Amino acid sequence: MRLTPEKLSGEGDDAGLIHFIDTAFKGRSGPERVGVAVSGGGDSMALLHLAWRWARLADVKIEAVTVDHGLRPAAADEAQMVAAYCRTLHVPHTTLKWDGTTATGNLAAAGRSARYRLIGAWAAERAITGVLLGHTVDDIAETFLMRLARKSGVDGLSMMDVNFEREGIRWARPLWQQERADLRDYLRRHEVDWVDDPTNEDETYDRPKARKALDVLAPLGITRESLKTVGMNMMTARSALDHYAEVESRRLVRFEGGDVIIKTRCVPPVPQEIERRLLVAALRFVGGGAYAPRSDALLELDTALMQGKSHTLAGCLVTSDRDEMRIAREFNAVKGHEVALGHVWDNRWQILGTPATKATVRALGAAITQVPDWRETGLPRASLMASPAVFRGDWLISAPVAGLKNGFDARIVADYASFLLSR
Ligand SMILES: Nc1ncnc2c1ncn2[C@@H]1O[C@H](COP(=O)(O)OP(=O)(O)OP(=O)(O)O)[C@@H](O)[C@H]1O
Repeated sequence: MRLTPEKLSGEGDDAGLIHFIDTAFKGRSGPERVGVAVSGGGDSMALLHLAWRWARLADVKIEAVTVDHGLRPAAADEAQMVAAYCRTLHVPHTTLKWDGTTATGNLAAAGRSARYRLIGAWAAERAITGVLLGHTVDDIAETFLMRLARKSGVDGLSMMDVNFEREGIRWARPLWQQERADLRDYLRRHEVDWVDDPTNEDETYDRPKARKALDVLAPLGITRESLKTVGMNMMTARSALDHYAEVESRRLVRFEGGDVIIKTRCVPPVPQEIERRLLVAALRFVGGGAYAPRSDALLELDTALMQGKSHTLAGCLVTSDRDEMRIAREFNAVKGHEVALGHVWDNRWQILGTPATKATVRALGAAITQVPDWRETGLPRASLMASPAVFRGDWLISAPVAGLKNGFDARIVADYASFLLSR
């Protein structure tokens, strides 16, 4: 917090809003340079204007950024509108372009993660360590209803984090308690223009439907405010589960090579939900997936294991015996992946050793036949085939996990425990 109540009192009715910006990165001293993610819509234009007022009072540098997703013809004009308005405020502005035409699958999700990635890299280049986002209580309530429709559990119904880390920087949503309509009033009072994204009104999309549903639900007392409170209650429940999963992971989880082994028969028994969390974290830690696998995919895995079969899921090979479940990397999922020595391989392995020219790292694969002593490691052949090895062309130099060191070693740079918390 940088501003004193005296300084804020000069801002009249808007003092409260500016205070939210001032305390956005709570609990720690705020970043010295702050980014503002501005789409051109009402919420983020209000955020920009408030951040600009705050920056002048607090003597902090801000910069604005807009991502042009290239998905709507008007997107480029919107970015230009934001740029022009930033010029009037003397706030530096950058437009980042994303070529969404090559994306597959869920376009909205791909666009969102591209946005975080692009803005993260933009911020890092400028020594900006914190970025503000313009989510409002309307976004929180609409997301809640959309998740209800998808039959989400505690995690999905939890309110979005107000402060979080991603792409190596801090993000904050200082307007999470504000209503969209109030921010529109703010903009009108300060004569700031904004653009209304036509997809916000298009009821073929879920979000506009959720927006409309909120009006229908109001007579029942289901409001933005009440859904926010339920979301916060879910958040409290989620952090209790996170805590319990972390405690149980110390009792039930161990690591062998790159594999995660989870004890499945234990006294006292572990609740099914905790076991699910340990498994999902293991699948993401080993397989590198950004999200938890869907619940029906987890069910299929469970059925296969009960029938004594191994099963592949999320880039992992899962096997089990009476007491344990082993989550190993699936060789087929990594066999084409190759990096120069010195780079992180498969999102989590680092090879340590003397730099060697033209050496690359890829999965050991069939070259395991050149490692006579691999059985001494006690690790399954399939796990070792998916482990990192150093090659020069086809010549195997080192397979550290399989026991052929030749001056090299391998270590895991990812942290399993962090996957118990991130989702
Ligand atoms: N194209 C964009 N360029 C820069 N910032 C953006 C852009 N789109 C959204 N943002 C930022 O994200 C905030 C939320 O926007 P919006 O609700 O449209 O995104 P979303 O994809 O639904 O986000 P989430 O899924 O994280 O809720 C905006 O207020 C703004 O700060």
